[in-house]
Formats: sequence, C-alpha cells, structure tokens
Amino acid sequence: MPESIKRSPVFEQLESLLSGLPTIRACNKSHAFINRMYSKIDDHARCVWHLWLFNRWLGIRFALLGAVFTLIVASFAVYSPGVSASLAGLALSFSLEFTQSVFWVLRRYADVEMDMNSLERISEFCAIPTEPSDGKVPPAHWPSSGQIEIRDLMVGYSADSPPVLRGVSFACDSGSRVGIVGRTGAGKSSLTLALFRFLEARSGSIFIGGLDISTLALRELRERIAIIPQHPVLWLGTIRSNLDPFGAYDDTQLKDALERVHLSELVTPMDASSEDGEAYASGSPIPSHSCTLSMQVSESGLNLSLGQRQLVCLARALLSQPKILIMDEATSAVDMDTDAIVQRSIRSELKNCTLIVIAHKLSTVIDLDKIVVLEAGQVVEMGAPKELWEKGGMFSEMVKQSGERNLLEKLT
Ligand SMILES: Nc1ncnc2c1ncn2[C@@H]1O[C@H](COP(=O)(O)OP(=O)(O)OP(=O)(O)O)[C@@H](O)[C@H]1O
Repeated sequence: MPESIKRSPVFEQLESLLSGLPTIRACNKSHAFINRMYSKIDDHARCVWHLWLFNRWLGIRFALLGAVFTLIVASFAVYSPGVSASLAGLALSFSLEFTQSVFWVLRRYADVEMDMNSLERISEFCAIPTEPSDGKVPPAHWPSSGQIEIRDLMVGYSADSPPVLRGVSFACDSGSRVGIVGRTGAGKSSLTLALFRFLEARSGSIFIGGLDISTLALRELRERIAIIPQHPVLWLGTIRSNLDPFGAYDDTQLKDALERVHLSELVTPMDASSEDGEAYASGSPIPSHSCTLSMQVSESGLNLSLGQRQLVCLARALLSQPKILIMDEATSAVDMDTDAIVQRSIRSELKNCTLIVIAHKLSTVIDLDKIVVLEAGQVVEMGAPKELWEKGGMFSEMVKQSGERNLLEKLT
C-alpha cells in the first residue's frame, strides 16, 4: 500500500484529537486515543520502512549491476584489439553514468506512480456530482412577503435511504414567528436543509413568497433567505469582516447590530485599534468587555466562546434585515438571561420578518405565534403554544419534561 495512503489517517486522527481534546480529557480516554494514534503512526511507519528498504535493496542491486557492467566494459576495452585509449575512457565513463541514470529513472518512475495518488483523488473530487446552477432567477424584490408554505414534503439524505421528512405540510404567514420543536432526530434540521435545498424534495413542494423554490436558481434562493445555523460560521479576520464581509455597512450600523444581540460590550471606546484586538488573536478566551470591531477573530472564531460566536452570527443576520430568518438552535449555547434579551430584540428589530426558530430549549419558542411539533419526520401537532398546552398532547408532555420553570407561568 502506498505510504501516502497511510499518511492521511494520521493527520485525520490528529485533527479530530485536537478538536475533541477537552472531551477526551474529561472522559479520561487519553490513553485509548494515544494508543489509536500510535497504531496509525505504526501503520504509516511500516510503509515508510518498507519503502526505504525497497529503495536500499534497489540501490545495492543497481550498484552491483553497475559494477558488473563497468567491469565488462573495462575488460572489453582492455582485451579488444584496436580500442583506442580515448574510446576506452569514453566507454568507461558512459558505463559508470549509465547505471546511475537507470537507477534514477526507476526511482523517479516509482515517485511519479506514488504522486499519481493525488491525481486519483482530484479525479474522484471531479466526479462528485455538483449542484445544478440553472433555474429561474426570482424578481429582485423576492421574497417581498415572507410567506412560506410546505406541501406534503418528502425528503431523504440519499436515494437509497428512507425519507427523514415524511409528508410534512404547514404554512407560515408573512411576518409570523413559528417554532419547530421535536425530540432529537425528529427532522428539525432536515427541514431547514430542505428550505435551502441542501436536501432536494423527493416529492411535495415548498413555496416561499408564492414561488416554488424547486424552480429557482440555488444561488438566488440561498442569498435571499437568512439562516443562523446550529454551528456558527466565523472565519479568520476581524469582528468587522465577520459581520460585514462585503463592506456594505458602516461602523455605527455594525455596533448597533452588536448591541441588539447584547454584545455591545464587544464595542468599547478604544475601538479601531487593531493592536487591541491582536492581543487576543492567539486563541486565549477574550474578556467580553474588551474587544473591538477590529478585534482579530481566529480561524472558525475559536478565540470566542460558543455563545459569543452564535451572537456574532445573529448580529450578521440582523444587519441584512432579511424577510425570512431561520434560526437553527441559534442561541443554544447562550445563557437563559441573554437568550431572553436576544429573543426580545430579534422580535422588536425584525418585525416584518418571518421567523422560523428550531429549538431544544422550549423557552425560546414559547411566546411565538405558532408551534409545529415534529416526530419521526411528520407533523404531529401544530398551533399556538397555549392551545397545544391545553390540548395535552406531545407538546405539553415536552413542556412537563423540560423542567423549565418559567414555561408554565407563560402558558397558564
Ligand atoms: N447526514 C445525514 N445522513 C443520513 N441521515 C441523516 C443525516 N443527518 C441526519 N440524518 C437522519 O435524519 C433524521 C433527522 O435528523 P435531524 O438532524 O433532522 O434531526 P433533528 O430533529 O434536527 O435532531 P437534533 O435535535 O438532534 O438536531 C435522523 O433520523 C438522522 O439519523
């Protein structure tokens, strides 16, 4: 097996180790992971060892072969009549070089063959089917109304796997606030993916602002709807570049957005000094009161806490004033009080925006207009929170089991 094929598992293992280090240590599994790492390094080292053994084997054989070849040429030059001294010298130097050249040709041939792995991988990537880029371009003002209608939607992750959404139907009026709840694996995130057509509908349809999204160009669809995903997406840069990658807003608007998500402490009077921010770029957690718009954000925002990352993403979404905003457990890592403040500011700032909130914490969705309860990929209940509570079905069971004290006060 080529050495390069055994090299990637070592890097993969190292990467997953680094990202899961706190969990591994907390679960006292360091030894298990160290042993796993050793076994992968051993596999790789075995390949490297054999590769160099083979190279040495080849080197010795070629040196012997070269010596024999040179000996034959020298004997021929000495014992053949009529071979001049210059011709003998030329033949000897050529014979000495010839074996070296053959050796290097073979070494290079082996290297090329190994490097062909990269080409093989590139051709594999090229064969991955890409998303279609065709489709209708919706009018510039679309979606002027944030109305969403989902009709009998059936969605699966791959053609040969069973559907994860099975006949989901519901509608959201423009400007309404809808919560999607359900147990783990009920299909909440899959529904979000279907709204952005990351998962294509097997049957059924989704209408947004009166247009069937399956007919739209993907790029247009994804540009016009905002999402705050479960895992916040931040990139290497500053708070400013993360909030406003295209430089469309001024500092006042950016600070205002941070204020609205209760991250106003991120903007202090010492703003605009990038040195202040760079002091935190090394990855150490930052005190929330001391960062600036110019503060450096490390790769994936790792120098911010998870809650802070979620709030920066939320501020980014608020800036674009979307007609439709989907929040997939967007404040799951934020403490209860901050969550309540953020929820209030979302509601006051995005009055005409249709809000779809996917939540595990029921307190996040308890005062929304409508709740859709999913179970095993199907809608089992739908209605106003109070209505569902009084009905005594699955939602009220979830409320009882949640242990969130303030829920009952809000529902009764
Ligand atoms: N990438 C995937 N490939 C195949 N099946 C998947 C994939 N992601 C999720 N599923 C399946 O789809 C179903 C719904 O998963 P989904 O993530 O939508 O649930 P969820 O309600 O959002 O759960 P959670 O609250 O834990 O995020 C589950 O049965 C899950 O096993």
